[in-house]
Amino acid sequence: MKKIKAEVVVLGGGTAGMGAFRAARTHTDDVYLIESQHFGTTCARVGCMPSKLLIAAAEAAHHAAHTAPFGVHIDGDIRVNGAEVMQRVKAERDRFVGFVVEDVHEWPAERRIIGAARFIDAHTVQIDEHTQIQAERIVIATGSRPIVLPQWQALGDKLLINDDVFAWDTLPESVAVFGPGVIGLELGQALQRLGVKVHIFGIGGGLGGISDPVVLEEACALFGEELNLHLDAQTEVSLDANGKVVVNYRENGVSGSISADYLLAAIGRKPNTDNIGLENIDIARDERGVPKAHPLTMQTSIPHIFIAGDASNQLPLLHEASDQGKIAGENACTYPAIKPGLRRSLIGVVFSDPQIAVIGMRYAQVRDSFKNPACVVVGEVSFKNQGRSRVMLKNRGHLRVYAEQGSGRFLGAEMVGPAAEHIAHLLAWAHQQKMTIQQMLEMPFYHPVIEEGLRTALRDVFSRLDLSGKFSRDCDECPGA
Ligand SMILES: Cc1cc2nc3c(=O)[nH]c(=O)nc-3n(C[C@H](O)[C@H](O)[C@H](O)COP(=O)(O)OP(=O)(O)OC[C@H]3O[C@@H](n4cnc5c(N)ncnc54)[C@H](O)[C@@H]3O)c2cc1C
Ligand SMILES: NC(=O)c1ccc[n+]([C@@H]2O[C@H](COP(=O)([O-])OP(=O)(O)OC[C@H]3O[C@@H](n4cnc5c(N)ncnc54)[C@H](O)[C@@H]3O)[C@@H](O)[C@H]2O)c1
Repeated sequence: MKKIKAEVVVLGGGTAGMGAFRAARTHTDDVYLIESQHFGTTCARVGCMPSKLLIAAAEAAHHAAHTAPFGVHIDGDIRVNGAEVMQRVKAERDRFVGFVVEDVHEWPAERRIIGAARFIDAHTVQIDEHTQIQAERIVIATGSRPIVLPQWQALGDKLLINDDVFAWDTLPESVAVFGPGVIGLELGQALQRLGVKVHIFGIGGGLGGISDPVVLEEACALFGEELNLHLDAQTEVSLDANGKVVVNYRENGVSGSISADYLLAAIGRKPNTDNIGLENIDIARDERGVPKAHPLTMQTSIPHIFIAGDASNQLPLLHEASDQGKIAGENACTYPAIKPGLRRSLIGVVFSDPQIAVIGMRYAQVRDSFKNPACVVVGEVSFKNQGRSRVMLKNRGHLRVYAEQGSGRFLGAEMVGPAAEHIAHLLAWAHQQKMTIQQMLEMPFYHPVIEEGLRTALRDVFSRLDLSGKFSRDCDECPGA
């Protein structure tokens, strides 16, 4: 066993780990990066990028099939060639992965070690059976993996996770997607639009991570027009004699059965912290067994151990992994003189069509944070008659904006609708700047644009605000009033 002493060691070579390693190297050369499988990151290899590539192909097919209302007719069949779709997805994906790997190769080879790392004690990690590193400070950035129910194991190679989809050489005929969250909706809709027969199964009635009941109802109606959604179903899964996955389900008192080539597991992800020897260190953990960490410093209860990215069980999003990695890497180097890092306002986008977005405080957080519902004002807009959206036949969806009564401070928003990825950015920037609804309405709006829909929602909130000072006088339950 090779034994090494180091200032800092980073466990996990994904986005957060690379961010931590890069930040650490601005302070010291005595840092190691450990990766158990491949460099290239989940985002580029099997996450953000290949999923968006598949969605881009699906959008092309969908647009081609929906030109007639504009008076534009494509005569003949619209043919999706599954092999060509997957060829482009994989070729472009490999290009993105290549850039990441190029970055990694610029770092000294002896500082990158391949193998699964686990704690032996609070200062020592062992990599497979070949190396032990005794480090002054440690960053955990081991990412997450899909949750797979034990009863699905009997499906053998008919059980898929997102990684498997992006290894396909062509498209299958049918898929049963379990989990109508972000991954299930993005991949399920894309596959359906590419001609794959898709059924999506959920529990509890949720869809795309939406917490606002009005937005959720609209989203269920919109996506229900196109997708076979079973959002609150009891299910039983088995394999039939032909090797097909059979899903027997019961929903709203009605029973049904479908068969599919594969079951795609998309019921959430589990931080990779259950297999890194945490039992050997006395670290405070949350209800999922994940080390607790301060969200501004990423420091755990063991002061010289930091955590970042999906492993931290905070916000499993790419930009968060990147920010957290940088903070953890910096603080691991400057410890004990650690500093709070920049954490930004929440922005989450689901790349479905229409897109879904959550910004700042979600509806559920607003509801839980304000004891008195009168302290919150909600404004909204339906995109049904929104000018530019209608011009483009994108006039579907709903936006709800939350503000604090009395102060008019913008709290957050949820939406399903056109250009949500762009509207979400405007709103997230306004949220981070702690703007009021009045200040947001003072910003320029061009004509005719989809953002005019946002202005309608902001005007709606504004019309409901009481700026007379009554709330700051009479309501001590409104925190900022
Ligand atoms: C299908 C899909 C689509 C997504 N789309 C988006 C999107 O559009 N936008 C967005 O913001 N986010 C998206 N995400 C989420 C985003 O990809 C993740 O939040 C982000 O990649 C997490 O980065 P990370 O560094 O924490 O983890 P990773 O990039 O997974 O890195 C963790 C690394 O640690 C390694 N590792 C694990 N255990 C050990 C160990 N014991 N020792 C050493 N190394 C170990 C792993 O092999 C891995 O390389 C998507 C995710 C998926 C799955
Ligand atoms: N566009 C993006 O930013 C993007 C895209 C993909 C993934 N991600 C990240 O990856 C994370 C994980 O995505 P995900 O879709 O796996 O998780 P998720 O938490 O978004 O959704 C999981 C869904 O599965 C449902 N579910 C739970 N148990 C179930 C069961 N037994 N049967 C059927 N349904 C069940 C849940 O109710 C929920 O609707 C997301 O939270 C997100 O942060 C982001």
